[in-house]
Amino acid sequence: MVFNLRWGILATGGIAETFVEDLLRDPTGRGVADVTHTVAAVASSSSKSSADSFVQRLQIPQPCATYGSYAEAVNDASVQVIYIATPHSHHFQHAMLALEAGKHVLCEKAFTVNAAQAKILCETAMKKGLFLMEAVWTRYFPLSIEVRRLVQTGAIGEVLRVVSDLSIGDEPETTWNSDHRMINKDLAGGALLDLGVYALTWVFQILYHTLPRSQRKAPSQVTSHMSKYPGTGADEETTMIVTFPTTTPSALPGRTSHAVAMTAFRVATDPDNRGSAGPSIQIHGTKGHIQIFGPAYRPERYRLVPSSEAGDATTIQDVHMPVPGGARGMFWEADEVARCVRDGKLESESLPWDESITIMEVMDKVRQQGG
Ligand SMILES: NC(=O)C1=CN([C@@H]2O[C@H](COP(=O)(O)OP(=O)(O)OC[C@H]3O[C@@H](n4cnc5c(N)ncnc54)[C@H](OP(=O)(O)O)[C@@H]3O)[C@@H](O)[C@H]2O)C=CC1
Ligand SMILES: O=C1OC[C@@H](O)[C@H](O)[C@H]1O
Repeated sequence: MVFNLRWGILATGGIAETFVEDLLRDPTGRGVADVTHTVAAVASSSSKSSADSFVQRLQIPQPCATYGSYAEAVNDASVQVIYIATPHSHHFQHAMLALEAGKHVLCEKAFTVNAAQAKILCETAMKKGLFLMEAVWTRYFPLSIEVRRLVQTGAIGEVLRVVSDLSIGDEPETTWNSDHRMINKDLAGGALLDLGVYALTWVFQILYHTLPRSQRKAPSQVTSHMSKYPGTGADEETTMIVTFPTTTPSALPGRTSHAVAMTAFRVATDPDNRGSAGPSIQIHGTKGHIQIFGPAYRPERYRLVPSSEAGDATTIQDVHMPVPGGARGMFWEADEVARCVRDGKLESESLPWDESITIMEVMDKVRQQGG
């Protein structure tokens, strides 16, 4: 039996458009046969006509209701789940609006502006028996799932270090107006919340999430460096060292694992867009490395490099896992939402609430350290 999930889209900006384009693709094109998606409503806070032109532009099949306010969309009885695609500054209020109206929620990253807000959202979802998830689409890429499996099955031994970077090589002065959400503090702009969350996603996917749930522990130490963009005061570069307490039944008793997570506007992880500068994520284990290529949010290739004791050059695996059909790759997270709603789950096992909150707590500390 195929389960169809009916979505309400909150906002008509850049990512709402990309997400809906992916949502409208035939799931069989990515080998998915158990869930499908319908866009039941689109809402714009600017005007109903913005919602109308969004529906026309994206050729969203009818019936699809359009609204000039978010409140109307969350109260549409035909909508089951709300996708929130507003700036970070507004995620809390819009997610609350949807939860209070009894709707499940998929909320764009960064989940909220701080951990306190994230906790309230999760408590509300729990109280109301509703599904809630931060839209970290990267987690649902087949490549992410495969890399987590490799780590869990010991393919590179015990992982002691992760180095992760998402830096985009854009000069803020010439790339954005000072009111743009990327650098506008009123919209919770800055590299950390917008991009650093992906660098931390890889850190947490590997050093936290691959452990059994009962053994996952918040970082014991967070140290950071932050540079501010003089034009607005938002952070334009943030580098974090995140240390985790020993959790694994380790061959190296007492050993901690740690990570360096980086994000920046002015310099780029991949300056020539061809991977010449090396991987964006490196996972260092006692028996080898995993290197991940492509932007941290959209990884499409990994290399598994065993250490010389474990193999020789011929055992290096270079694996390409491109997103099918020229899509962005946001449909996998949408499929996860559909399965969770179908199965009556309140949170996704691949990104449970406690993990989103713990990541927010790291970013809270980093922003405090950065002033
Ligand atoms: N997962 C991913 O790959 C990506 C995620 N994102 C995330 O999505 C969110 C939105 O980003 P993006 O789509 O690029 O942003 P845009 O500025 O393109 O769109 C944001 C939309 O939010 C609505 N909105 C509501 N209130 C406000 C407000 N006070 N100021 C500005 N806009 C408002 C507007 O839609 P309307 O007028 O129709 O209500 C606006 O078009 C961010 O949280 C970002 O981190 C962004 C890019 C990629
Ligand atoms: O989530 C994101 O991923 C892609 C980036 O280009 C964008 O700025 C960011 O919001």
